[in-house]
Amino acid sequence: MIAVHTAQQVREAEQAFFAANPGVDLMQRAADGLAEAVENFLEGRGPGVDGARLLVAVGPGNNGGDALFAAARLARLGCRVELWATHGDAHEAGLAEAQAAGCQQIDAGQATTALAEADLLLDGVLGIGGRPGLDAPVATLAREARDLGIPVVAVDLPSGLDADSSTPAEESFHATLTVTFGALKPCHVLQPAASRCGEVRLVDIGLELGEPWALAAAPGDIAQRWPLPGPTSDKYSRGVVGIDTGSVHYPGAAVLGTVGALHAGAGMIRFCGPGPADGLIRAALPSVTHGEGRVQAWLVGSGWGDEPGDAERLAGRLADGLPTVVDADALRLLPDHLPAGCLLTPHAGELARLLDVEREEVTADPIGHARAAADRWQAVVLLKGATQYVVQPDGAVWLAVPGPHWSAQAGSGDVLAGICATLLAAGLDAARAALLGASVQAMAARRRPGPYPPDDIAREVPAVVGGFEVVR
Ligand SMILES: NC(=O)C1=CN([C@@H]2O[C@H](COP(=O)(O)OP(=O)(O)OC[C@H]3O[C@@H](n4cnc5c(N)ncnc54)[C@H](O)[C@@H]3O)[C@@H](O)[C@H]2O)[C@@H](O)CC1
Ligand SMILES: Nc1ncnc2c1ncn2[C@@H]1O[C@H](COP(=O)(O)OP(=O)(O)O)[C@@H](O)[C@H]1O
Ligand SMILES: [K+]
Repeated sequence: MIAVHTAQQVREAEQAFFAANPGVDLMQRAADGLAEAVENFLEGRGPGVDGARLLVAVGPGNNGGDALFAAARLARLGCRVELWATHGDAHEAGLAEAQAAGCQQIDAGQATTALAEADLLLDGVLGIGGRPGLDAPVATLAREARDLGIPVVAVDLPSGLDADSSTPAEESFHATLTVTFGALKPCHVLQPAASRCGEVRLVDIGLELGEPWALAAAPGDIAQRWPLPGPTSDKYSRGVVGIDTGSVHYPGAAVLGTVGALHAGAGMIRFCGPGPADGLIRAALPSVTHGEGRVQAWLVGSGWGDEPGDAERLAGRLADGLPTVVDADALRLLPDHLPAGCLLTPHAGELARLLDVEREEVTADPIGHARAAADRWQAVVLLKGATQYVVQPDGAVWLAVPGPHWSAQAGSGDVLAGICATLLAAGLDAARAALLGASVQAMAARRRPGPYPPDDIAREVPAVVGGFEVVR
């Protein structure tokens, strides 16, 4: 799992570092890592370092300092470097060093001309001290770089973003590569802000960071944690999933959830939903059994619509006291108390309705709202979207492996709920079931980029899970 820390946590670690190591200049470590990353970038994608033309946009703070010391190193390696101090002031020692290395200082007007000839724009305008958004001349440069297709390497984060937020300001740089120091910050991993960062490279500058703000999963984390069958496994020990989903109007949701549960490796599925879906599932999925019986976890809510008796339908399933995936329409009917180990799977609109707030409030502070719901219902919340947040009642946050944006389609959530129900039935706690379920669906979708229907993506899940056995 990759640790993510807030700007404040990084600042505190920096202060602790300075107190313990008074003689060490962290900016030089950052500049070393940055210069090396730019060198690799130029070697890998461009003209190489010698003779490469760099435009360096330098802000008033330490982010500009990092950029200036890195620019000096790159100039000494043969780059032709032009510097634009975007706010007049620039880090004094850094500027002196860059000028001594042969970097040329230019003004705003000259920056536009320099940009057109540049192999790369180094964005050292603002870092973790930046307020979101850009002043007009800098915003113009950022826009021109996009229009001209000039690659941007961002120092720490693309200027204009708020380090701690998922929501990007309207104006910011769009980086091809972001070189960050000490720790990943929220903007590097949370969509849509993360899409402004490009590839993110972390430079270790020796900071000792405490408890992370969140942990982000990588594919290898999912491979290590996925429950695999062994020699003593049978269908019951692998987990029996009870599915009570679908309705007269929405039978497809029940089929999709059942397809998801089956392809994630359920030991057995008992489908207990109403008529039309029951018939479809009998025809399409012969291994699914029908009717009541012992199960280890329930899946409810997908495709229920809004029918009289839904509250009783939910109460009946929760009365078993089993871990339950509560999805979609059942989220509107939540009682005050849920059995231990439940998983709620709202998207932003459903979470807003659950908390009686506007959808925009949830998208502005997804984690705050997911935490509020997790605390109120003492259940794990999987907040779905381009970033999938797994939030526990104690406030801990995990981020699932991200998937392609093609997944934003009706039915993906139904499949996901089915996958999570299989993992709950296999005995995983709700947080692990959510993290693994959301991640494996994303990994399956990555294998098949393009607009495939959600059931086709579910059919890729076995190949992903099969690969976990090889890894382990
Ligand atoms: N904290 C750390 O551990 C380290 C920080 N380093 C660098 O230092 C950076 C943080 O430096 P600073 O705290 O000086 O902050 P920044 O360099 O991000 O910017 C602060 C300055 O910009 C001004 N400013 C903020 N938002 C603005 C806006 N929207 N438009 C115009 N001006 C704006 C502020 O008034 C302040 O003068 C990091 O991002 C990183 O690049 C590295 O040198 C290594 C270690
Ligand atoms: N922009 C996006 N990029 C990647 N995945 C997304 C994006 N938007 C939504 N998703 C994923 O697609 C699925 C959609 O779920 P949901 O909205 O509940 O669909 P439905 O209820 O119609 O099945 C979720 O797994 C969600 O995380
Ligand atoms: K920057």
